[in-house]
Amino acid sequence: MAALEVSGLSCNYHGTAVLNNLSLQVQENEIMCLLGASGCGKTTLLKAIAGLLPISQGEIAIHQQVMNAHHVAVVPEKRNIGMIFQDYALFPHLNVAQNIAFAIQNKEPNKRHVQERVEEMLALVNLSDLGDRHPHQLSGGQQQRVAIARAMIAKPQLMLLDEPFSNIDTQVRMRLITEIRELLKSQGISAIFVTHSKEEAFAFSDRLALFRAGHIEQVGRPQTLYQHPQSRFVADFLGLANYVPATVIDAYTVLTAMGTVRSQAALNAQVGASGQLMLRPRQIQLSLTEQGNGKVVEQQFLGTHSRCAVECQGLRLEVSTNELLPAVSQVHVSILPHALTFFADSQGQRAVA
Ligand SMILES: Nc1ncnc2c1ncn2[C@@H]1O[C@H](COP(=O)(O)OP(=O)(O)OP(=O)(O)O)[C@@H](O)[C@H]1O
Repeated sequence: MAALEVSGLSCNYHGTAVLNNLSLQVQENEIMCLLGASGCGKTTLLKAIAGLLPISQGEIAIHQQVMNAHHVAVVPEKRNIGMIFQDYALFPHLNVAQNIAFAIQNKEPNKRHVQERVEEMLALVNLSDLGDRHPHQLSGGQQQRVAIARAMIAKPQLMLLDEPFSNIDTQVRMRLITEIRELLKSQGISAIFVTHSKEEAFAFSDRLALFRAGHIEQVGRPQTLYQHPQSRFVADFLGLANYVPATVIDAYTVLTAMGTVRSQAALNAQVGASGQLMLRPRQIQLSLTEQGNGKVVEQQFLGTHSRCAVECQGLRLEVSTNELLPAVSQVHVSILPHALTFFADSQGQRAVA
């Protein structure tokens, strides 16, 4: 069963269309990331799902219950949604325990039960000792964990997270991402998470939807979008890509200036089609040899790997290497075996599986 189903959704602000016929499904216990440049409509979609924005067309259903459709608009508080924001949105005058209790104290008359639930939530987010502190006495990561506990105490069916890690310093961010991901998974909560950061999207989501100007360009597993983008827009948004002019010579092979390259999956392009072979920096291999077809022209040590620029047959290629190579090296450039990604000139889209 889908936790969320958005079908043919359009939204506008004062007559200007922001979302245009957008459809998206989030499965039970799945974390979906909405990734895209500033202003492309990610927050607008979250607001529409939360019921904070009227829709002009389409349908939104949560666990098969229609929330928005023609003549139907369920109010936000009846949608059973938890929301987490970039700025935590905690009440400054309440302590941590009171902030967490806030979401249920008006619905739950039994004070003892409220206290037990707060203690449970504090333990879940590893803040059991900090219930008496006020938000200003906590770090950004701790404040965001309070916000998560406050959202979870009401047992939401769906959690919406709007750039929740943007204010967290980079040292703590990856740890918090792992922690919150595990928490959502262990509690069986489906979530939609908005970010501009591809690193956060890769680390936090099961699937990601890449936005472009009010529509979704491609949706799928992060690895699939990274390795098999359907358009150059997706390829470039998700990381550095080299483009090598190529011509398809049979169902599995393309011809480039570096010679023929064989794909591990059948090409879905016409024989004779010309276009661009997309290669990620890790898909190119360099071996030191004086008779090599390439020359190293630039290098940068980046800690976990090194970035190396190579000139080969008139092309400049970006390659990721484990170690720095000797300066001004002659190298042999080869392409590691993989299912090739090829964008035919005629389509501007991926034509090779
Ligand atoms: N209340 C509003 N009134 C008018 N236009 C708005 C309003 N809120 C957002 N917009 C416009 O709608 C478009 C989409 O905004 P939205 O906030 O959904 O983008 P976003 O992808 O979440 O951006 P960001 O990553 O910067 O938060 C933008 O062009 C924005 O200027």
